[in-house]
Amino acid sequence: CASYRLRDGVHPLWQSPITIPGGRRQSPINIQWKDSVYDPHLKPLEIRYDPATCLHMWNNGYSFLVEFEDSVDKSIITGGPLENNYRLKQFHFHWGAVNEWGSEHTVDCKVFPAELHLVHWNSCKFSSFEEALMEENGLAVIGVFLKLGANHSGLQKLVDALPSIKHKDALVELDEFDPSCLLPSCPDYWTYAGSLTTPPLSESVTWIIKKNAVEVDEDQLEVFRMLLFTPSGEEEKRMVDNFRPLQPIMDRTVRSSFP
Ligand SMILES: NS(=O)(=O)c1ccco1
Ligand SMILES: [Zn+2]
Repeated sequence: CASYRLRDGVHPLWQSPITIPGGRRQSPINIQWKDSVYDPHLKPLEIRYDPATCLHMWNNGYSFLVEFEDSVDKSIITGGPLENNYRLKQFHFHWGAVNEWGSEHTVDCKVFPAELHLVHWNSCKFSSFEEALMEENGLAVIGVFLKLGANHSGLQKLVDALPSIKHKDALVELDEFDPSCLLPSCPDYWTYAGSLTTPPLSESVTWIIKKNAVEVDEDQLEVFRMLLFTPSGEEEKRMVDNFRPLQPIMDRTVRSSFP
């Protein structure tokens, strides 16, 4: 892919190494479609979200997160490449300063303007997200590419609330929100063993990347770009380009749920 990937440098945003020394399953990666292997044993992914588990949305200084009540198995995913139920903890996005880049994963080196991550933890084996994130197969993250097109009516409800969380640590209550509205209708996905793309970069994630993108319009992305990395009272830094550079695939295989 384009040489925008920093190798073992220091990431501009975190001043920390962007690859974990000795890390052999880091994310994000470029998905080379022709190198992915169709696995007929992969089951359909089952997604059952309860809109009433939605709590609030907040600016954590790197993205904006919508968090869910995760004390019981009310909003879960199962099936697909997963052995157990995984409980929804939060979803967030990564995006660029302009529409030409912004996603974390790429497909045949194609970059999308933004990427949605729905973060789940293995509630059969662990008792909390914090515990699961340190364990192999502790987490499952669904990645959905966003592309420019029609206004996304489901996303608009979140976009309308973004101005109220412009600064780092700002929070706004949300009433019901069903994240299923952010998913493409096509069930096809790729899956591979990877990591968190922000610190602690734990190698505990089963990634499930949807093949089809969902459409959002330019105005909606412009509102994402109005957010700030910085807390109120500090010099304003626009929240843009909050994506990690591509990481080496090493000896991993990406499987597809479709032939
Ligand atoms: N970007 S991501 O989904 O890998 C993530 C979730 C928590 C930390 O990093
Ligand atoms: Zn993410």
